[in-house]
Amino acid sequence: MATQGDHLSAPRRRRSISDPLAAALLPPEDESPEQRAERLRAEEEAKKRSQRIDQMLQESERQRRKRKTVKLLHAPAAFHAERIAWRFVIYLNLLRSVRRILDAIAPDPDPHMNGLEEVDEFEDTEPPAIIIGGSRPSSAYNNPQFENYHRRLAPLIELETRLIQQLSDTDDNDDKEATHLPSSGSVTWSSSGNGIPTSPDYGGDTGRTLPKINIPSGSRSSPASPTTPSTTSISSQSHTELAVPTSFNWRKRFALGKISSPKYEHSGELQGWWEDPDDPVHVLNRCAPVIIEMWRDPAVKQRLSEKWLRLEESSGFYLDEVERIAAKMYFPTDEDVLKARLKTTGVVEHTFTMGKNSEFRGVDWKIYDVGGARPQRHAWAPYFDDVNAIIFLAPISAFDQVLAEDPRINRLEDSLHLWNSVISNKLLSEVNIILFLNKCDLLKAKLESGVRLVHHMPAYRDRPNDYDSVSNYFRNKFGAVHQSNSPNKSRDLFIHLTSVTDTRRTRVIIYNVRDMVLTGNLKSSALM
Ligand SMILES: Nc1nc2c(ncn2[C@@H]2O[C@H](COP(=O)(O)OP(=O)(O)OP(=O)(O)O)[C@@H](O)[C@H]2O)c(=O)[nH]1
Ligand SMILES: [Mg+2]
Repeated sequence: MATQGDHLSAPRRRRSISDPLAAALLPPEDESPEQRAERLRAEEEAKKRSQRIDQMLQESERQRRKRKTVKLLHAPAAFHAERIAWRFVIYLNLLRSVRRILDAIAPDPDPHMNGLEEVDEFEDTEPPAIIIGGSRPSSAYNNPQFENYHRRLAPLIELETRLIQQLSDTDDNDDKEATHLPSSGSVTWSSSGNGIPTSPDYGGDTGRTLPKINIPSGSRSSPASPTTPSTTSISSQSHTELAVPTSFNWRKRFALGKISSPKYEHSGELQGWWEDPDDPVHVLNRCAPVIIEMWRDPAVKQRLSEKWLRLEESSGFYLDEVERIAAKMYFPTDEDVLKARLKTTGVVEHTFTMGKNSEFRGVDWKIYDVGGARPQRHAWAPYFDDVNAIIFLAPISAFDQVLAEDPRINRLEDSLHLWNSVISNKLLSEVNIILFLNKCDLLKAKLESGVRLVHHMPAYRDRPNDYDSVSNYFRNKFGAVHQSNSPNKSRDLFIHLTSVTDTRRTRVIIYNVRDMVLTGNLKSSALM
């Protein structure tokens, strides 16, 4: 703020000054000594007042900047310091993979054959007709020993139920249903004393039509390509998704069995959950060799590939690391936590402050992690008002998968529609948008394994099916939707091809995003 005192001691000047404001501030020419003294005192007082106001403004600006919160809306894999609490989620992810294998190797349900004997019969006779793609196995070798594995893995039944119970908020709301892993479409662990699931539903694996992608609008369904059959089986069963309502502090409950050291005075030993005979780790640990045996079994592998079940590419895959994960003193690594799949329900808020050494120190970040599943999207709206940036993650590897919540809808098509509604929203027209075309690692693996985009997206025509061409195509598609439908044509759109589980590369991208958001944000508040 400018002060009036700068000219206090200035020599009298003639009134020829052209600036009317400066002229008005000059002392009157016929000023008496008393008047002058009075004027100087008043001016001195005004100067002090002005300085005080300046100080107050500076302080309040400092405080404001200190408190300044940059709000971001995004939906990435959440990352938490409470790694230990993720142990149970990781166990459950692992159990889910086991369940999927058992699903895949289970004998075909036949209303006329109901019992253990029939399984034995299968071994010698006609193999079960649950193979898609028309290639039914021709030898007994192709019949994995379902009953054998099912029986030996039975202790996991009780473990899964127990873990789910611990995840559920027993006192709480309807959402707790979401924490259950329903048995539909999946082997029913506890359904029959003879080891045969009572009524497994394999509908998801056979003859399902796979919707094709239609950009930017329309959701026509058309039959799946014979060469890219049912990866839908993975997602069609994923309504068995594990989720925890955000209202429930599961991390606290999961941080059971805290480690203390030393166990006894001077012993140097650690004491932890592994000493608790009821801890889930013991059952898992005992069953681990069977899980490993099943996963390595060539007959099982063959059955999985016949059913196009690529568990390696699905979320929460830990089957290659069972030995480590089922170890009694297993402590989840950062990477394990990143790989874990836990569906977000509601909106999860994270707040953190920039470190002391950061150029942007003192700035708080508020990050809202929102659930991407369809029933979760209504929860986003209240956050639209006051948000600086949106990080939108579109899993581009999902071009051949369908929504868990509606198997008629292709996942990528759903992402494009959602993308369209976010970028065309008028409330968000001034919001920075950063698009992560995510799961590029999985996209690459999928294309290399021979899955062809054109079979799911006819508009792709005869373009090359390699990673560079496909990812570029998606980049252009998402960019074009923004270009034609955004109410703010001058908004910069930042598109990154990401594999967010690759922390090293993602870190660089996040730093860029951070700087962009902060620079933009601080600029707009005239602080920079
Ligand atoms: N391979 C690979 N896996 C990924 C990548 N990004 C996420 N995942 C995995 O995908 C799974 C799903 O991640 P989540 O963070 O639960 O997905 P989300 O988008 O938050 O889903 P909602 O909570 O339902 O909205 C997890 O198992 C992640 O580890 C990626 O780029 N590559
Ligand atoms: Mg989530």
